[in-house]
Amino acid sequence: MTVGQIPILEARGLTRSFGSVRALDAVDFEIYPGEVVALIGDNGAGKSTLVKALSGSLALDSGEILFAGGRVDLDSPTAASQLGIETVYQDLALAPHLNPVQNMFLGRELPRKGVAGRFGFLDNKAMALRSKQAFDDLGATVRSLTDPVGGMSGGQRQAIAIARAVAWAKGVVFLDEPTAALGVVQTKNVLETIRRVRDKGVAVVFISHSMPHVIEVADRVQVLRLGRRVATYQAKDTSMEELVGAMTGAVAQGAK
Ligand SMILES: Nc1ncnc2c1ncn2[C@@H]1O[C@H](COP(=O)(O)OP(=O)(O)OP(=O)(O)O)[C@@H](O)[C@H]1O
Repeated sequence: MTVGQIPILEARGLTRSFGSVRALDAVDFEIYPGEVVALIGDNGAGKSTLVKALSGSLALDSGEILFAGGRVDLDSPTAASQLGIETVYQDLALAPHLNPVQNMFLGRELPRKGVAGRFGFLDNKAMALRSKQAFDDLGATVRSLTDPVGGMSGGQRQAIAIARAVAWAKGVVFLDEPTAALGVVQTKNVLETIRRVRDKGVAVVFISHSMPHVIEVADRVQVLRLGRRVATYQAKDTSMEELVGAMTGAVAQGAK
């Protein structure tokens, strides 16, 4: 439970409009260390907009964001990364022509020690070892560390993208519909990965339209509707009917 703990990430009154559409309307959000929170809502409810705002990819009209209790300006994805916040979007943002190791360290390459490093030589061995460790930690079976990821299956690429995010995220990982395009086995693997990430003490926020996955893996569920957070539930105390009711407005607003 979360009593007495400070949220690793908290949002207060986030508001953002696009023209006449109020995508976020004074939304509050919080997630605690080592917690899995599912963000659900119908199409257009504001889920992606909230994730973008909390990962430094979108400017807000108003509201404040706190990281580990201190107010922060997430004015760029780099600012979020520096705090240990990483995001896996649906397009995964992997470079298809690069291999899993190169993707893992893209933009964060390890230089070789000594003079060679100063001349731009990279420590490929160390990067391969650390990548393998990261994949093993999450139970991800990556077919090859040397083939381009563009030729790998959707599930493999998803596993690589999640492992990369988790390797750099010390605080929070956002996963935007991580199981949307996956088969049964791959979905099971991703849900298991989410649990493993949580067990490492990292907080996980995932957007999902799949209520069974939400109930299976989340600790808490936050429901957005028309740009507002309309309910928060402990996953173990709720049901698919209740979640769908909150998403569609069929049940009274409220938070547990
Ligand atoms: N860049 C943008 N320009 C204009 N309108 C936008 C933009 N981004 C989001 N919106 C609008 O804001 C609202 C919330 O969109 P958002 O993508 O956050 O919803 P969502 O809950 O993630 O939906 P979905 O489940 O369909 O992905 C929608 O009405 C959407 O059309």
